[in-house]
Amino acid sequence: MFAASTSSTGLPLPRAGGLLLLPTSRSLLLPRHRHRLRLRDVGAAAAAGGGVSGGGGGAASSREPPRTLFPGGFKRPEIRVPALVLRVGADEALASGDAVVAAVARGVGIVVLEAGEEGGGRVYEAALSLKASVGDRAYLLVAERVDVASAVGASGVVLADDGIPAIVARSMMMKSNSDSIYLPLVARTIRSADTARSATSSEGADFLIIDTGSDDAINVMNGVSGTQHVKIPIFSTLSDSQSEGSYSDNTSRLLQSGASGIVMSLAGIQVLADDIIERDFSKVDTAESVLQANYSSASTLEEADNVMVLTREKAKVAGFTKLDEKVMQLISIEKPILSEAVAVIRKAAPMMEEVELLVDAASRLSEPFLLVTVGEFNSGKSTFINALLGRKYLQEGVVPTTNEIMLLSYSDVDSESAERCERHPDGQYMCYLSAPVLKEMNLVDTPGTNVILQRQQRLTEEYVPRADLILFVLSSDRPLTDSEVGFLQYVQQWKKKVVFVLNKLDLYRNSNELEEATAFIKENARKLLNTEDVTLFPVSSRSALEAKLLYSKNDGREHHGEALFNDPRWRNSKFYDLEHYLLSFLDGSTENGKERVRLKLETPIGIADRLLTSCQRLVKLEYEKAIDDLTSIKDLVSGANNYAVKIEADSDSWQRQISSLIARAKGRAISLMESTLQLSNIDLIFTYTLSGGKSTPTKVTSFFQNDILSPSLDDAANLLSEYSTWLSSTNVREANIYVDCFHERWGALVAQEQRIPPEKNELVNEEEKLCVKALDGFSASAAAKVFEEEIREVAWGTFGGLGVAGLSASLLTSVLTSTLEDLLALALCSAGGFFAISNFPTRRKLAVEKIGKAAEKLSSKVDEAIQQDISRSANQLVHFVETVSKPYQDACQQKIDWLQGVQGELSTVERKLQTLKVEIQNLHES
Ligand SMILES: Nc1nc2c(ncn2[C@@H]2O[C@H](COP(=O)(O)OP(=O)(O)OP(=O)(O)O)[C@@H](O)[C@H]2O)c(=O)[nH]1
Repeated sequence: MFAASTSSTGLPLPRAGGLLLLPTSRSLLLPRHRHRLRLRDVGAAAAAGGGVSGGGGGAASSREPPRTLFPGGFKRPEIRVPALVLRVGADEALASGDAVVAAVARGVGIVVLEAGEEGGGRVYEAALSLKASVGDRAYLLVAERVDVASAVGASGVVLADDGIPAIVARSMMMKSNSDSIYLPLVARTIRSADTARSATSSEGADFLIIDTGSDDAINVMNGVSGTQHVKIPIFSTLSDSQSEGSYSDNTSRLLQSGASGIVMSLAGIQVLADDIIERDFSKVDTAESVLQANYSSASTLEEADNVMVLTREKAKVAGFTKLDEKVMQLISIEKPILSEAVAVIRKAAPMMEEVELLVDAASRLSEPFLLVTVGEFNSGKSTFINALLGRKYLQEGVVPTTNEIMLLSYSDVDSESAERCERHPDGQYMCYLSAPVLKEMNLVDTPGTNVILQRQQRLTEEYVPRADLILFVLSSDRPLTDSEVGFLQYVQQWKKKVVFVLNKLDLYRNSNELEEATAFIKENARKLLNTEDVTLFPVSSRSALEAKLLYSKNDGREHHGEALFNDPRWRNSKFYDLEHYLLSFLDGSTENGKERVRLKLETPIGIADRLLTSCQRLVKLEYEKAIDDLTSIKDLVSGANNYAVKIEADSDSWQRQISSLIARAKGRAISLMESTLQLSNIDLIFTYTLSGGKSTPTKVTSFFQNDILSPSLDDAANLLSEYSTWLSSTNVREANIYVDCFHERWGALVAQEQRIPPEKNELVNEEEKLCVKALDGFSASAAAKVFEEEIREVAWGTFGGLGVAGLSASLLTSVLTSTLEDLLALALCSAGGFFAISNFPTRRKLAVEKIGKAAEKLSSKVDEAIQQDISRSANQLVHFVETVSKPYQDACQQKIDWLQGVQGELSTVERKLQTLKVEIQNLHES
């Protein structure tokens, strides 16, 4: 913990100090709750950038699978302070119409839904409605009801002072929304300074809400201010029934007393004038907040960077000074390439949140060297930093002391009073100290990798890629533990230069032990970091610090060089070598000083490299997918051609039914013809012969018409109409399957309006049912007439010229029963007629054949019509599918072309970075 300077300003932070978004955190600030692409989404993401899965010690390794490039995965939402918080009840939320939206538009950053006495259903309804109207423009928190907050996807919960532990609420919400990379916000209401202190335990609430009257709130604020125990922002509730003036006074009073936000009712916010909101909640009155505001509004990397540099200059923050011309030149070459890289990464993977790291690193090119110390808790990181700075700035202890990340940078004013430490709501402390070494080097102290809190793990991990040099502090009593190995693997993915510090050297009893430990660490580090060049310094930070403190002047800044040097504690601490090594980094004339420049210039390139590699994997996967998609779409379209075959097979049974119907009718007609044309029916035959075609239809004809043809024709017509309906509905169903399939599989590619399918009526045009029409020309009465004519033909052709009128029909019929006998009888009756009559069976056969042919003709006409219907339906379907698929095919093709373009851009920028890297490597050799 920050020990010396906190008291100078005191915590919690005063309003002006509560500016949250210093550049460091801003660069990592993400839009609220946007679902962002995580590299896990890239499919092979576990392998992205060399495999994320190996990284992360302690807590990280127990959380699977990795969610981003960072094993810690989760990100803390940022809260802007001073925050204006709206508190609404369920009824009010449901009845408020657009009032809540208006309040958010006026500056409300957090909306708290009070559950009150309402039932769960009502609260859920209200939460849903608030979520819909607030969207991502403000955080929605639900009081008490973790279940409701989870169900509606709220940003978090507000717990009562006697409610469930914050960690339980947070993990309940995380379980129910396992896809989110944002940690849920957990606030707790408090009523006294005591509860404030107990509510701010390490993994406790994100902020506190004092829920008492305004005066009491100020008392509570006073009770907690100036103490180190309350490390999180405190918001104060402003009760209702106040006039505009008193609202205005009270918000100011509360903010001045240290509150980081004000909680108000809807009515209260409505009374609050715009200028008060502007004055109290949008104030940007410090160099850093100006910087923040300007930086946020900058649209390009250069613009943002210029803002950074200009504003920092104004704020007189130390910079990366004494750059020679060549370095300046390289920086000016590097920045546009990095800008290009950022643009192409954003283009290739718009949701890849890690690009912010690159933006940040690029903007810090001209900043002091960033040295990040990592290691397990109790390894002596804080002691090492204190020893380096020559003063006990950081708290040390055998129990974990550094729960938060500390960024130490140089304070422009050369006096202790200017030293200060500000806490950001994302958990990190920004400390401004007057130690000279910080002029050109920023130091970061991180929590122990093995006891790191979930909320800080991601932040610590984000420092790794941004670091110019990583100082890995190992403790002599447990060198290279599992968690250290895990963290080193993560560090290796960013290809960072690591310097090992084997601390607590004094614990070794002899040089053998030290040598053994050194050899062990070096050997493993070589393997883990895939390098021959392992730098390791065995030191005793505690002895070094003690010695330095002993010889430092009261102001803690100067040491009696020689006296210190001769002190055995100092000498035995071997700290000098390490210090010398690090300080040589600050001296541009030394090899290390040159390396510092190289490392600094390479930091953003390293990040860009990794992000570009991930992007390339992502784009390649997308490209392959787009190619697959296009092939699948084309396969589907050509598969539609098989529809004709399929439908033909399916319509087989229909065809068989219709054919057998016609065949049955034909059979019956033929039997009727045969039975009619028997000489035993001589009376009937004579009727035909004699009537000469002028008589009215006989019983046979009407039987043929009414009993055989008409019913068969009706049945056939019904069957064909059913068939036809089946065919069109099958067609429509098939078409729908295609439409649904395209929509389901590739809906995301094509906008709704481009997707409107062609008119499905085309597929069911009733008028064009050929098979139904096939029967149109076939009338039962006409066919019966032909039938009758045929009989008459046969009869007349046989008997017409024989003059058989006198023949006794009755005689013949009574005596003769068979055809053979008929012939014999006729031969007897009329010797001259034998020849004619002998032709009777042939004529009869011809007549029967005619019926058969007529039936077959009808049958094949129907078959033909069915075939035509099938092929027309199939063609229509193919055409339909082609039309429906067109926008999807076009979109796929466009995507393929676009992705090819992006692949080209990624390669180009990567090549430029490689060339630059070579130039940087050669910087000092040339
Ligand atoms: N014997 C010995 N003890 C040391 C040395 N350096 C630090 N310590 C002790 O180790 C303990 C932990 O030191 P810190 O500096 O707080 O360790 P840290 O890594 O910063 O711990 P966290 O902040 O909790 O992560 C303290 O009791 C220190 O006094 C050393 O060189 N020798």
